[in-house]
Amino acid sequence: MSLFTENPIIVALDYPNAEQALAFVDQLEPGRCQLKVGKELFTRSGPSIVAALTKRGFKVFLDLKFHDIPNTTAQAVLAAADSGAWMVNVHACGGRPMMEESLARLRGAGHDTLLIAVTVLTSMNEQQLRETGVHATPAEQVMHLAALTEQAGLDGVVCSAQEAIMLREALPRSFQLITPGIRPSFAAKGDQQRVVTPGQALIDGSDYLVIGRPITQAEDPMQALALIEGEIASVRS
Ligand SMILES: O=c1ccn([C@@H]2O[C@H](COP(=O)(O)O)[C@@H](O)[C@H]2O)c(=O)[nH]1
Repeated sequence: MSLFTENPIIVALDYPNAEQALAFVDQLEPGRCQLKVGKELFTRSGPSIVAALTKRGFKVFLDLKFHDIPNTTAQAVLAAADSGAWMVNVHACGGRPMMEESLARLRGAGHDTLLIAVTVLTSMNEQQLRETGVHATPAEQVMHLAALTEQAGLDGVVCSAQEAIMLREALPRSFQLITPGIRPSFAAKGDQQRVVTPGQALIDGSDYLVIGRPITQAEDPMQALALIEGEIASVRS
């Protein structure tokens, strides 16, 4: 059996409104990718955007990165799952009790929604991390938070694909690695620091590749998606 997820692309729908997001989505079929709704689109359109996307047959990662006290976070996670999302997330640095409580309330309510935790944002480098008071390298901090997330029983982490080999060696294969900061050779890095190409990310052990602007801001988004699909197919052949 292949270790590769059949359909690893998650397109980040970082659009300012539902109309623009749906105009893009209407050019896609669910077999090609999953979709991610983040803070901008969700804050502007609310849970109805998740319903509209799931009605079209897409699996939706609701990327709201909750970070609060355990009770507040757990209730927010429950609300996110109630929207019909396939995957939801919290910040691992919110701590073990917050992650455990969120998972317990999710499963207690009968949801099988994937719950994952953000380790170190892919936009951060070592210096930026130090400025927040963390005197570890991004890789060390990702390892630490991923281990904590796994001990708390969550389904996986958000990290850079730069950390994928290290995490694959240390954690069970079933623990999902969701990796933003994906940059095909044709795309600008922008505000991302810890970037990896789509093909390399899969070779190194990513389960899902979160890709936004390289597709959505491309002159021809469907051509950009097709190029990325071609790169993925070439590493799998
Ligand atoms: O560490 C993280 C966690 C989340 N993201 C999100 O992924 C996408 C990436 O978009 P690009 O346009 O491909 O940079 C975006 O929605 C972020 O909020 C992340 O980049 N890094």
